[in-house]
Amino acid sequence: MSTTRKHTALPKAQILIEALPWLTRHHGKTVVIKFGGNAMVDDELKAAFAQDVVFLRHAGLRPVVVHGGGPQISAQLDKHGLVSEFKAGLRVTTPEAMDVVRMVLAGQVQRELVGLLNQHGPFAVGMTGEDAHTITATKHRPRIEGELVDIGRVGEITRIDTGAIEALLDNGRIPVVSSIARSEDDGHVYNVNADTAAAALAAALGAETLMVLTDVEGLYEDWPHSDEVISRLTAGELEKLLPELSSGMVPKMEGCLHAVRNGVTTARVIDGRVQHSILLEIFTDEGIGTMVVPDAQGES
Ligand SMILES: Nc1ncnc2c1ncn2[C@@H]1O[C@H](COP(=O)(O)OP(=O)(O)O)[C@@H](O)[C@H]1O
Ligand SMILES: CC(=O)N[C@@H](CCC(=O)OP(=O)(O)O)C(=O)O
Repeated sequence: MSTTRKHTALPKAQILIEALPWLTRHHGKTVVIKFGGNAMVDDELKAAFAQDVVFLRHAGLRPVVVHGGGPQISAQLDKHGLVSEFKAGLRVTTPEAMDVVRMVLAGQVQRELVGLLNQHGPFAVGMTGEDAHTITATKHRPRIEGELVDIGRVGEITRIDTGAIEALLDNGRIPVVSSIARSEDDGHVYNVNADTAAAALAAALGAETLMVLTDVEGLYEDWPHSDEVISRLTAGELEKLLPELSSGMVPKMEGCLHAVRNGVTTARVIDGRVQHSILLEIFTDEGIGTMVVPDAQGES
């Protein structure tokens, strides 16, 4: 009897032991996890996401969650008879749409994630970028085909104040941040793409890792014609690729570039539809998805 128990226990112990070098390496490090609206596919996945994040916290990392909610916003706008239009990968946000964006992100998606995380203990605290001046923005005017375009209440981040997030982390909490910014100059609130917000926070926090969970395996080399995932690329290689990217991948990969060019050690885009993808990525050698690393010294 005891012999059998010993044998069956071994593989489980081995899994734990394999995690040891990763536990040592990541201990005390900040990791910013962006949970995309498209990756929030079902309740099981969302529950597994919450387990993973709480696991990181217990393993001695400092996780910060930044969530999206693009599809959820579009569904709610639709119910209000408002159309969803995107330009340069960003939602054209009228003042009426902004009310819906804020309601869905801060009142619905963030509340759900906070609730799921807090099933495991008193950890998650929800906030938006407006709180404690965490994210300040000015009106963003993207350039499309050479022309400056007005896309409404979309913010370009001008400043990050990490004070509130750091205080929560120091207190053992898990901040859950909605990508809404306070205005620097006109008293409005602004809609910020969640990838952009996550990347800016990762850089300002001096995070070790930015992890972006989405609904594809990673960055495809020749999307939509092939599903060959680029597993690793340097900042310089990514910079050259950026003009060829489209739709949702633009803010995601621009964010990864910004993060690694501003002190973050690695930025990863991984498949949020795979259960426990965060744990696999952080604690095993099986790197999944796309990893962006800073340029080697002397390279740009
Ligand atoms: N090169 C590419 N590789 C992978 N996905 C791409 C690429 N270019 C565009 N996409 C699109 O980007 C989408 C992910 O971005 P987005 O819809 O904004 O997701 P999220 O809600 O996770 O932020 C993918 O589902 C895919 O349709
Ligand atoms: C300006 C802008 O486009 N904001 C996004 C904010 C939410 C988001 O980024 O959600 P995902 O990560 O799920 O795409 C939007 O309104 O859809």
